[in-house]
Amino acid sequence: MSDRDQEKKPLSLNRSKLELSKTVEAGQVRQSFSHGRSKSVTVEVRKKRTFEKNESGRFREVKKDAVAEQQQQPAAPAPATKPEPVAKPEPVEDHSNLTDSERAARMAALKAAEERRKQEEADAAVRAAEESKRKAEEAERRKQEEAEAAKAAAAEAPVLEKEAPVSVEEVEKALEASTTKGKSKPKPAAVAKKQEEIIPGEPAEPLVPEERRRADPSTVKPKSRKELDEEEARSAAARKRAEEEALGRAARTKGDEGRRRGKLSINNAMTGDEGGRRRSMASIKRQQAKAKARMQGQQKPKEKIVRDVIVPDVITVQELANRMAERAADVIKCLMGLGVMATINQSLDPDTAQLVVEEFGHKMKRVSDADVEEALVTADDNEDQLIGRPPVVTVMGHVDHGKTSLLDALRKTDVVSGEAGGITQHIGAYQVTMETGSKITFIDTPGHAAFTEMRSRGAKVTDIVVLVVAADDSVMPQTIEAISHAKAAGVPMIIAINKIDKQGANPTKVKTELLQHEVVVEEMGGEVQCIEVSAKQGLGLTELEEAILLQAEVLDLKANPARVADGVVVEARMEKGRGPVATVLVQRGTLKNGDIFVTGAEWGRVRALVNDHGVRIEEAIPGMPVEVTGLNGVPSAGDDFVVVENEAKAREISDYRQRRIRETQAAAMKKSALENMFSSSGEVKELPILIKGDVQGSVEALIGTLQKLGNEEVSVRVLHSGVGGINESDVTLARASNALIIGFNVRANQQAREQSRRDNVDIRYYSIIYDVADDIKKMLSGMLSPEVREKFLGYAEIRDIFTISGNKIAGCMVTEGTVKRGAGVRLLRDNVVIHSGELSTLRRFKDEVKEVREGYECGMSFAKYNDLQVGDMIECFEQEEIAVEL
Ligand SMILES: Nc1nc2c(ncn2[C@@H]2O[C@H](COP(=O)(O)OP(=O)(O)OP(=O)(O)O)[C@@H](O)[C@H]2O)c(=O)[nH]1
Repeated sequence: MSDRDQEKKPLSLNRSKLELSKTVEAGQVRQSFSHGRSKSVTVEVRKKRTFEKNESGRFREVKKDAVAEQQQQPAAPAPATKPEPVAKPEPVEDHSNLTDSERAARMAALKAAEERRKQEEADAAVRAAEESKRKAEEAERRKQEEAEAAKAAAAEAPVLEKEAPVSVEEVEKALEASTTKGKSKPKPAAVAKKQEEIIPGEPAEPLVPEERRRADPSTVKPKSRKELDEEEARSAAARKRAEEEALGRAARTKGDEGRRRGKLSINNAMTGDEGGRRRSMASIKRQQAKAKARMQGQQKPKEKIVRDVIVPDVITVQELANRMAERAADVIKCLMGLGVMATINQSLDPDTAQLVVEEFGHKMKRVSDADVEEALVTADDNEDQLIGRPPVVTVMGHVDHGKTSLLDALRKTDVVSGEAGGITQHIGAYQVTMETGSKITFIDTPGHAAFTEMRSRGAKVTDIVVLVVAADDSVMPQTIEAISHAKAAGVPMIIAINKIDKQGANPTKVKTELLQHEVVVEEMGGEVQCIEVSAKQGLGLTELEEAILLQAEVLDLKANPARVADGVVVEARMEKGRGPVATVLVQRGTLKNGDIFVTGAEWGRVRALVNDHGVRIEEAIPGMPVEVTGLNGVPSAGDDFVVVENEAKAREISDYRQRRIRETQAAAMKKSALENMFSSSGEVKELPILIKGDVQGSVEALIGTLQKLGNEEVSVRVLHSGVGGINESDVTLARASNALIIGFNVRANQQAREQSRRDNVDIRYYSIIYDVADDIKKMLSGMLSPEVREKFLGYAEIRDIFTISGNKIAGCMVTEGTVKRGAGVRLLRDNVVIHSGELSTLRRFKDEVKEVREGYECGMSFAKYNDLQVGDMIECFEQEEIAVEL
């Protein structure tokens, strides 16, 4: 089909040819989303707005209908005075084979040419000729238009006549009609808009026929390559100008856009840069939050918060940083500034920690690790809250004198056990209720070993000691030991002379022999009660109990049951099916089921309370022995048992104690037994000693010699003395009292040796009394603070200063005495001490020397000190410790 044939058809039918730049106006584009997703979407231009300049020079929107109307106007007979250019009759040209961009380029090129022409017209000489020519052309065109209009009216046909000249308005009208059916076709309004974009500020007017003619490729004469390039360049320049103008317009609404930029909308999220990954929604939200915070001024630099930093005895860098709420890296940096190279897990001493804390501007509150135990210390009870409690009794005595028999006999005197119907349980302690209703608690483990073992743990469980002496055997070594143990603990004794039923029983002999050991019974004018009993026959048991109660009355044993409980562990074991079980003797308060407690290095919650009759009870009052389950571990006999407010506290104390045990064990490995002894001797410098000798005479001689040693500051305290080898009981007593054992011509038995090694008890053997006295004297001297004296060595004057690899070396002249390497030095400037430290270098010429005497020159440098000046004096001195002798 030829072009002519096409032109015959109505434009509305010629859709395919009239479609312009379909790919731009309508089509599909690929959108990318976050996480690499993409999607094809159809883009359509549905509406375009057109603006034109009105008479007042302002822009106003041109409605599509108005444009069509305006375009139709020339078709009607135009008034004679109308100045509008009239389209020159032109054959209808086919533009459909041009892409939109080509058309735009061409129009831009044409416009540029028009502008150029206008500039040429500006030339005054040519303008007149041009003007007249144009007028003639216009007149000609008008004539033709009028003729065409008349022809069209006569034909009354909406379609274009074959080869009939068609006005531009008619063409555009036809285009308009056709594009209403095909949306992708460019509309006149769109054309006008494009014109406006190219020449901003000018009203969008239809192209004049001349321009149309030039734009039409069929009417434009073929251009050379150079011309085309030039046109292209011009059109590019025009496009750029149009863009700049558009930007200028955009700038007017910049504020709005700036606000909208951060706004999240579906469009924002869906559109954007093609290709590449998008920002996630979360990222956009974060950005918005930040922008909002900035606007609200929340990003202001934070004010420094000064904290009260609690620093214990030892703290790691990390922990210190946490407590200050600072970064650990900053703390390490600060430490480097202080000359301490530390890692994050390194422990700091409180002094260094204080420097760091102050460096960061915080306040330091120093606490001791032991402060965690403060929770266990409770205020003393008021006198009116106290009520009487049963006495706690321990039975001691020599082997086979009948301790166990007596304890069993006393247990049988309990009036409640029969009534309760319970089975007697050996839980380490039991309580006897007398007919009078009075109660006595007995520790079920006889012998002084257990007693002292508990005492060595700091537990004061026993109120009264019942010393059992067999009437037929009288005072024996363990009887004497028991007396020593009771005296060392400061616990009153009651003598129970047992086996009086036996043939040959001689109680008087017992009483007399006891006198030798400073135990004076009442019959002999003393204060110690003495009861004659027979465990086997149950004689004198009530009298013994009454004596105990009398003693308790003297002691005025009272406790407050209305408070949180504490007590002492009497016995503890691991029991199958029950776990750790401890027999606790409640000393104060009332222990209840569910109470949380700490005992030794263990903690727990009371699961069940069982009394000595095997009966489950709900609570235990002071003086009552009770079996407790619900512990986390097995404590030791003599450990304290304290109810605490909560589990966290219990854990904290338990952790602290376990740590302390580990540390003590580690420290004990390093320290000698003797050092341990001195260190814990406290303010009262007393050297506790146990003496064991081969004969009584030598033991007494030793005691007399040693007690004469000492002065008002230090003294010897003989805890126990006896004849015979050193046994486990001696070691136990020495350990409990942190004492030294002296064996005079005797040795320790195997068990005692092992125990002494295990318990770190020092045993010393002698055979000459003078040696004992000499050694003890030295020990006592060691307990006195050594005297530190300073010895002046000499003076040196700094005459010159040299700097060698950053260190200052003072060129000196020794003006008095001698100067020694390794000695202490003071730097004096104008007789004022400005530094005190040590010499790091002492040289004569290039050689290191030990000392330099008066009148000689030398080079000296200070350890870790460089502020030396010519004229300074160096004072050299030595410090010596002089042990104070008795
Ligand atoms: N005749 C008589 N014998 C007694 C009396 N008390 C205890 N015995 C006997 O003395 C012996 C030792 O008694 P225990 O009760 O085992 O003595 P102990 O002090 O507990 O002994 P150890 O547990 O070895 O320290 C036993 O055979 C008892 O029968 C008593 O009052 N009269």
